[in-house]
Formats: sequence, structure tokens, C-alpha cells
Amino acid sequence: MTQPSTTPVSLTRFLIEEQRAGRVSADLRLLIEVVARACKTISIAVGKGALGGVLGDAGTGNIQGEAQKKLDVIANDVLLEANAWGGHLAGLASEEMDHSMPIPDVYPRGNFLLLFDPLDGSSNIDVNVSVGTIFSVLRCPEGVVTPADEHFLQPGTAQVAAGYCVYGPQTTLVLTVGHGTHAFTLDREVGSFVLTTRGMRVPEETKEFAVNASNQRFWEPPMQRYVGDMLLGKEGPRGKDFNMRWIASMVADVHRIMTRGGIFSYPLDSKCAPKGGKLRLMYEANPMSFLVEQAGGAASTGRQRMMDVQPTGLHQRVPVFLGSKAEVEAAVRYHAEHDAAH
Ligand SMILES: O=P(O)(O)OC[C@H]1O[C@](O)(COP(=O)(O)O)[C@@H](O)[C@@H]1O
Ligand SMILES: [Mg+2]
Ligand SMILES: [Mg+2]
Repeated sequence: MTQPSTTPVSLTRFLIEEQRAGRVSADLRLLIEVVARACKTISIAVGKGALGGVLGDAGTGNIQGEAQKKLDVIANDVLLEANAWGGHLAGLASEEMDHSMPIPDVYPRGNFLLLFDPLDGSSNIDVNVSVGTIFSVLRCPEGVVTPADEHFLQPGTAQVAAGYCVYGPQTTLVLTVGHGTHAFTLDREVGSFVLTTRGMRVPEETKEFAVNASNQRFWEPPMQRYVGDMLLGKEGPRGKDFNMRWIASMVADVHRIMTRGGIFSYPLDSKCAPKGGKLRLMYEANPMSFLVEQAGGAASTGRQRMMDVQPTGLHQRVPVFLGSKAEVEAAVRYHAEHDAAH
């Protein structure tokens, strides 16, 4: 009798099997391979740390008024270089670039649009805490040869793939092409991503929340009440004790939630309200929402399903609540009750 193969399933083999099953096109498969290769390169750069001279500030700023770290710039360059020549894109957009970039017609071109946060959690780079890369893939609208910013402004439901790579004690790539969410761990000796969790599931209930509590005095009333009730624990209206975690790298916080459940929130507060929130819709909130929903979780602005938001700007910001379904629904309920009473 033939024994089932115990050979590890590489990302390449996984994607070829997905293609054979009709769940991913050849073009999208190859695009994902290019992004994964770029993540491997970024992982190596992150791992060099002080030895590689990659820590510290770049001395420049991005369009969002944030000081860029050297690794923000390095990661952006790696993703740009790899994908501009990858042959599967019509255009790309990045947190670190003011505007989207159409692929010049002297380069090989394709029909997808790629958006990325090249290095997420920049404040953690210099202190050797997990950082990551987040990406989202959209289709270039039909008939558009030279995509501009407006062609990227598609809701999260239009994403054809999304993923993140966390550079932590392990380098892990988490991916969806709309048929479940799967995790691949980088085998550093072999140099390839190996399937380590097929069909990740975010537990529906949780007793763990993630929020930057230093912003508490700036939160809206429904958020004050929501967190206040969690802090009351067993004796309060929620009837259970909650634990709290905050890494300040969205990738690392979301990866914990993908693995063991929880709710991640970066709510509206009076500091970030003029901008609409802190986190960016197109290359942070939407790809994470796609991954979380594909793993059975939920993602909301507190008032609307995240992936239904119609984007109005490439660098648009939104409030974010995502993770365990029942807990996201609880957060939404607090907002709805407040709004109904005012
Ligand atoms: O420092 P704060 O206000 O807690 O914000 C942390 C959040 O900001 C971010 O770092 C923003 O990402 P970038 O590093 O890509 O700008 C998220 O990863 C994280 O969740
Ligand atoms: Mg980020
Ligand atoms: Mg970033």
C-alpha cells in the first residue's frame, strides 16, 4: 500500500495545487511567489540588525509625515525592485510612496495591482521586536493600461489575495487567495516557505484584547465603555476576566490573534479623528480583514464591515476592530448602542 507523502509542502507546491484546483490563476500564483521571495530578502535584512547597519533612522519622511527607518526604505526598495520586474502587475502602491506607480511599458506587465506596507511596526525595529510586511492584491480595472491612484480605490471585497509576513523568532508568511487562510514558515536552511498550518481558524470567543491603552482619555464614549466593561472582569457585565497584549506591530498583534484568538483594536480617538483613524485602510486594515474573515473571524470599523468601506484615498485611515467574531460583534454592539442613544 502506498503511504501518504510526508514531504513538507512548499509554498510553490501549495500554489500549484491551488491552481490545479482552480482556486488561483497562474499569474496570481507567480505574483505571490515574487512577493514571497521579496519577503525572504527582507527577512534576511531584518535579521542582520546592527551587524548589517540596517537599524536607525533613514533621515527621510514619508507622505504621512512619519520619519522613515532605514529598514522602511530597504523593504520598500526590495518589494519595488522584485515586483516591478515580476511581470504580473499593472501598478503598485506603498505606504512609503506618495502616489501609486504604474509599471513602465518597457517592463513586463500584467493585470494586477499590488499594495503594501513594506515594514509594519517600524517603532519596534531598533529594539529587536517582531515586525512584518503586509500586502493586498487587486485587479486592474478592465481597459486601464496606466493605472493611477483612483484605480486602486476598490473596497476590500475586491481583493483577490492578501497576506502578511512576520519577521519574528520565526519568519511566517500568512496568505489567502479567498479559499481559507494558510501559514507557511520559512525554513531558513533550505530557503523556502513550508506549509505549517492549512486552514487557520480564529477562535470565535476570546478573553484577550489588544489596544494601546495610553490613548484611553482620547477614545470615543462607546470605546471607553467597551474597554471599561472588559476591565471590570468577572464582576462586570461581561462576566469574565480579560487579558491584554499590545506589541505595537499590527502584523505581530494580528498573528497572535490568528493563532490563539483575541480582538485587535485601533479605535477612533480625538487625536487621530481628523485623519479618520490611525491605521491605513488599503495596505493594513483591508488585507488583515480579508485574512481574518477567511479564518472565520470578523473585521469592522466599529460601525461598518471593514471590507465594505468604499476607499476615497490611497493612504486613507480607518478605525479598526478585528479578530474573534463574537468579540468584534460585541465591540460593534457598544458602538451601535451609543449611536442609537445619541
Ligand atoms: O504606536 P501606536 O500608536 O501604538 O501604533 C502602533 C500601530 O502603528 C503601526 O506601527 C503602524 O505601522 P507602520 O510601522 O507601518 O507605520 C501598526 O503596526 C501598529 O499597530
Ligand atoms: Mg504598518
Ligand atoms: Mg510601515
